[in-house]
Amino acid sequence: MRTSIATVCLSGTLEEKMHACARAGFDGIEIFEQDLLVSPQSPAQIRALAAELGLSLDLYQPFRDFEGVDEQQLADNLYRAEAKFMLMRELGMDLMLLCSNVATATLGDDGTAAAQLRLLGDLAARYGIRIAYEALAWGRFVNDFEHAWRIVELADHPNIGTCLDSFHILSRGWDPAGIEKIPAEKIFFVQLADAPQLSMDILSWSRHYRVFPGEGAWALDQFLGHLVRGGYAGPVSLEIFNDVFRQADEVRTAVDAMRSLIWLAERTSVHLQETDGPQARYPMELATLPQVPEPTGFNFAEVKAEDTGQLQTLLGQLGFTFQGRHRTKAVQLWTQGRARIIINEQQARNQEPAIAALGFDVADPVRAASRAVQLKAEPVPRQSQADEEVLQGVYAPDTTEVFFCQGTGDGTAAWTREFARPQDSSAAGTAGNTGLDLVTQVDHVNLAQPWQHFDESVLFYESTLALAPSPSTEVPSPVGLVRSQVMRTHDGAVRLALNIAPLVMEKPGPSSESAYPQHIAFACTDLVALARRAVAAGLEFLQIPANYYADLQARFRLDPALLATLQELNLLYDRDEHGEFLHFYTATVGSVFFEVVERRGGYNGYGAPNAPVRLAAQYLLAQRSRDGSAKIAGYARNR
Ligand SMILES: O=C(O)c1ccc(O)c(O)c1
Ligand SMILES: [Mg+2]
Repeated sequence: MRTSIATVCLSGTLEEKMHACARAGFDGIEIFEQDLLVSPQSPAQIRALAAELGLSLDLYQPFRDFEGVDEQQLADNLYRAEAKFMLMRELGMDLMLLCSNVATATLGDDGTAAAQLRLLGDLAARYGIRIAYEALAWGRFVNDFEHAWRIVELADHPNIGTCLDSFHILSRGWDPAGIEKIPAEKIFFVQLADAPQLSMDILSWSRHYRVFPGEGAWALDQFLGHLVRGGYAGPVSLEIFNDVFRQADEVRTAVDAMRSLIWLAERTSVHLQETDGPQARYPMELATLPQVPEPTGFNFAEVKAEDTGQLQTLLGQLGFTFQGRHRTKAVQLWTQGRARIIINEQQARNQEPAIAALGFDVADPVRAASRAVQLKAEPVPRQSQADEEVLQGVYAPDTTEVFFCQGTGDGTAAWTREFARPQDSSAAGTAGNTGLDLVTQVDHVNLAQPWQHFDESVLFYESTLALAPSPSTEVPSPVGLVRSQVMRTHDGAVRLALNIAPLVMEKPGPSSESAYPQHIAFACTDLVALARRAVAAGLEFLQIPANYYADLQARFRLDPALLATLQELNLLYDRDEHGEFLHFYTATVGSVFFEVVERRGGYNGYGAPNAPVRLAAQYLLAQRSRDGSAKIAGYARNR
């Protein structure tokens, strides 16, 4: 598959965009006219840069409002076209996109449009240029790809073909199966865009909300499947108008874009094998990736901190056992049930406690890491001694390190042998667990996402780790809405909640690091017992207001004894048709806090109605600690 991308997808100058596209591995680009118009580079210089970077200049676009016009307008349009053809010659380009007329068309009959396209084709032929006619979803007379194709067919000119853009086809609900009826050689170009399912006018949807394939709601594997089956073998290009990508770092966006195409090629290949059988062959080659099943659980979560005291205290109060320090590294291991928390003090100078890494149990760590790297994830450099387990990992878009660990049926992990409890275990500064393990495993992890990398993160976790997105929600907080997206395995063994914090919570400065606290939630078998034990151990719970409990009672008519216990212990409660959910939150240290949950019956959620209560309570706590100048990061508004 030849890959291409429109310069409109990225931020920066035309030169910066071209460098980013080449670095991400694209074969070619579409030059968006606006990017050229504002560039100080001459067309010859752009052409030379493209050659130097090894990028083909695939498509010049857009040329607008040409067909369906009166004679005078047609003459002006041909004059305008010829100027662009001369420019394209300087650029060394031979394909121009023509959008269906949205503004100046007064004549809606296909015969007129075709005749005018034929004239354009004659003129283009003199410059060795071909025209790809695209139906915009909001075209005046032509808004349907099959209609655009009928006009191209009528024009019957070797220099006139069509351009298919998935956005214009899928946004209007046209059936893409019709693509297979168009002769492949008359499809001069293909643009792919995905989009979230929104109900708004199509033009606004198209100009602001397109996303890369796999980041939206559409089955682009089926869309591309129709093209491949129909014999198309030309470039597959991305044309994504998106307000966030236009502001984000273009180098990263280009990698995100490339990842989306690599993953799409794989999914399309799988889809075609399923529909046409493994023997089917097509002119377009689709590369595949090592297949990996879903992870079967969290292997560990790692918190990095310079000062580990508060973390140790918290874990001890929650019933965790200190398992000792690593043989060679300044790293501690704390466990309870199958939950393993690593506290990493290495390279942690001035580091407030923060979630730094997550380990996932997978069937084949080498294969999973190889897949992630083929999807352009950056490997985490790790030094390990000869006799240590080698952990393979990559950076997620939010810089969390994601490690692929060997899953075992009995829930053990080989690397824990590298930890040894010191003779005098009080050296860790905490007595730790004395009673029964009530925590069984990590239930979910909640990570803050930089606002400009949210779609990228969803694509990353889905394509590399096979986690599926649940419907996203928005949680009100005192400083704005928090968008929350759960990524999970079908059985719930791994659940990752990705949150975009309101802008006010982003830390100032060049890093997009967020002050929004992240958390690790542990599953337990008896929340009330665990909470009582934690109270006795002196745990600081997040305080829940009385108003919350009054509302609980109104909604659920709880047994008064249960309600009293919930309120006494600052526990939260939720219920759905499958079961019940009890949970509590600890105070925050650095940017980390812990949650403990008890799922009763088949409850499958996360206590969504309680999330605003949590955010408001944390806001108040952070405000108070700031007033008292205590050094607890929360997310108080920066005033
Ligand atoms: O929004 C537009 O005007 C526009 C322009 C060119 C395209 O290829 C397209 O899909 C949309
Ligand atoms: Mg388009």
